[in-house]
Amino acid sequence: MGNKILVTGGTGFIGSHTVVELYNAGYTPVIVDDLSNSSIKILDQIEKIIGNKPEFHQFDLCDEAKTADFINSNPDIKGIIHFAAFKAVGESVQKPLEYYRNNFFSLINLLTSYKGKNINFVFSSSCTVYGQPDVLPVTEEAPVKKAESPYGNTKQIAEEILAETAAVSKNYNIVALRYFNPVGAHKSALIGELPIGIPQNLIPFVTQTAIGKREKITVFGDDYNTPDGSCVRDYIHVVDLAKAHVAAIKRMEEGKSSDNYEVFNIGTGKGTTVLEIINAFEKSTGEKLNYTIGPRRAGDIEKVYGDVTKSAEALGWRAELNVDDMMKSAWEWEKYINENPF
Ligand SMILES: NC(=O)c1ccc[n+]([C@@H]2O[C@H](COP(=O)([O-])OP(=O)(O)OC[C@H]3O[C@@H](n4cnc5c(N)ncnc54)[C@H](O)[C@@H]3O)[C@@H](O)[C@H]2O)c1
Ligand SMILES: O=c1ccn([C@@H]2O[C@H](COP(=O)(O)OP(=O)(O)O[C@H]3O[C@H](CO)[C@H](O)[C@H](O)[C@H]3O)[C@@H](O)[C@H]2O)c(=O)[nH]1
Repeated sequence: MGNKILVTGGTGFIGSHTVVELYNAGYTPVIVDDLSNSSIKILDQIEKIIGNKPEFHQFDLCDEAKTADFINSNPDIKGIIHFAAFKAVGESVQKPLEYYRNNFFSLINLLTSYKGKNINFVFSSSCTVYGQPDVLPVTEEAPVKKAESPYGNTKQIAEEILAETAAVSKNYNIVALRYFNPVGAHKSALIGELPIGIPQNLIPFVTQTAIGKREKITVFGDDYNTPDGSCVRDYIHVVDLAKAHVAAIKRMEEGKSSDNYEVFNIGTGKGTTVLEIINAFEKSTGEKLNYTIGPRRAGDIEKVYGDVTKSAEALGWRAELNVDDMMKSAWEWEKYINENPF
């Protein structure tokens, strides 16, 4: 097997799909996760897909000594994909310190543990750093806008920490991927997004409504300056997103980086409205969705979608799956997890 890649947060939504794609690309993924927002059962699910149970270590990356000990005793790890973080925007407003603590301590502990060593590092950032961009599609050069939440702020400051660290530590090769809206699930329907409680994001709310867990879905506003009045996002299939991480690791391994800190947009480059998502869901699954139009949600961005030229050119990566693939796979996963709850 190929190089060992540490996947922090590897039992989570994006991490689990990335573990599968790393394996498919010939790498040996090693997972660290404290299971604060995921289930140990994901390991069995991954095994069903790839035929192997990945190496797994359960601990909190905020624990400096444990993190250092793990890194020092695993010198064969050649790259890190750092997903582990808290990610709920609303919760971060209520619990800012928990968010700053978890998202920064884990990142700083990892970087500190690699002091003086060579490492390829991929960081999960977000298009949230752009706020409402002035120009669409938004490029990586667009200004970073003041964060709307402590969560968004952790991504912005983390990018600064990474850029400043890379500037003085040439042994670090760092790529920050700015994800647009990750949705969908693996085609096997064995892994997918597992929101705890009432989903805050559109697609899990759609699938939970269709299956009867929620009575109806509310479209947050239809009076925006968009083709049908509902908000526009750049939805990206989680499997395409997972593959972008593999491409980022490869770029660094092959010494192709133009700088030891690079930033890439990871989306499809295409904007889709909320109402188009609802139509696509109904059409591709044959399920009828009970929805109403409601007021705008506070803090929502009107429209955002990414310019993905840079990632296509530098990473040789492009999203291959469309909105129908996203809806179908999310629906198959919803049915699976409803029948086989963890
Ligand atoms: N899902 C999105 O919409 C989205 C969008 C942009 C960026 N991101 C970022 O991508 C990353 C992954 O997101 P996800 O949707 O897979 O989230 P997730 O919650 O499903 O996965 C994160 C995983 O990290 C683990 N974790 C959290 N803190 C930890 C710690 N201190 N030590 C060890 N493990 C820890 C959790 O248990 C979980 O399994 C996050 O950094 C998130 O902020 C997500
Ligand atoms: O029940 C719902 C849920 C969502 N929406 C709409 O669906 C769109 C997508 O909403 P999500 O909450 O799924 O995604 P956001 O784009 O609002 O937020 C996501 O993208 C942000 C960056 O813009 C942050 O990264 C954040 O972490 C991540 O969840 C928005 O227009 C929202 O108003 C509804 O109409 N009804």
